[in-house]
Amino acid sequence: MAQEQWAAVDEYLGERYAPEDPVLIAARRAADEAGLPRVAVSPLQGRFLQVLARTVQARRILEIGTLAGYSTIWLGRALPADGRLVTLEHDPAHAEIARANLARAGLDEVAEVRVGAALDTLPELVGEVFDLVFVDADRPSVPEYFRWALELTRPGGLVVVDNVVRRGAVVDEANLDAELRGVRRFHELLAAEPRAMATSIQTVGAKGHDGFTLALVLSEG
Ligand SMILES: C[S@@+](CC[C@H](N)C(=O)[O-])C[C@H]1O[C@@H](n2cnc3c(N)ncnc32)[C@H](O)[C@@H]1O
Ligand SMILES: [Mg+2]
Repeated sequence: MAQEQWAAVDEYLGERYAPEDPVLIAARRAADEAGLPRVAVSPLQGRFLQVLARTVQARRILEIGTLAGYSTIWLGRALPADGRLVTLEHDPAHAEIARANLARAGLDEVAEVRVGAALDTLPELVGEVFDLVFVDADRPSVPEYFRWALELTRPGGLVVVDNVVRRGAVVDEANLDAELRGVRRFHELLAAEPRAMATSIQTVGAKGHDGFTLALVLSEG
């Protein structure tokens, strides 16, 4: 019952102020038709990413974990015309679908999909500076992605990490699942990180019970 209600509230709010246009609907359909998992952000979460991007006046965004480019479209649309978005994806098939979706969104000049394991492609970005980094790939490597995100984000910029609660399983220390261990290691790392002021917010909605971390990168650690 709770899940049904969360989904109904998501629908009620989403259709009012985060409605999907035909491009977003087509992106979601293309992902479904290719059999991709339904793990993209919801429309309200996409709008949330846009609000954050605009809040930090993002001109350069990095995303780790593209899937079909659904969140990439929301983020790309928050950028100014001369903005830049780099999104990292391990699976070439996902990247191909994402590129088609981004082209349909008119974002192919703005958004670059880089294929490879993110831990291999992140070092290529050394020297670039981002205003916002969205971490949404495999969970075992979240601590490493967060370290990279801190290196690549300007002071005053934001690092957003998705899926950091995992239906509450994050607090079940007996559960030694690799994803959960990665997420717990990330929370420990964050707790000891002087370069960021951070919080984590639990969420419910169409995607169930989960949460995200928001980390503001400080000018001095
Ligand atoms: C949760 S999905 C991303 C969802 C997307 N951000 C959205 O909301 O529309 C995670 C993606 O990360 C990719 N991925 C998994 N391991 C990866 C790795 N080591 N490096 C880069 N991407 C990876 C998966 O193939 C998948 O497409
Ligand atoms: Mg996610």
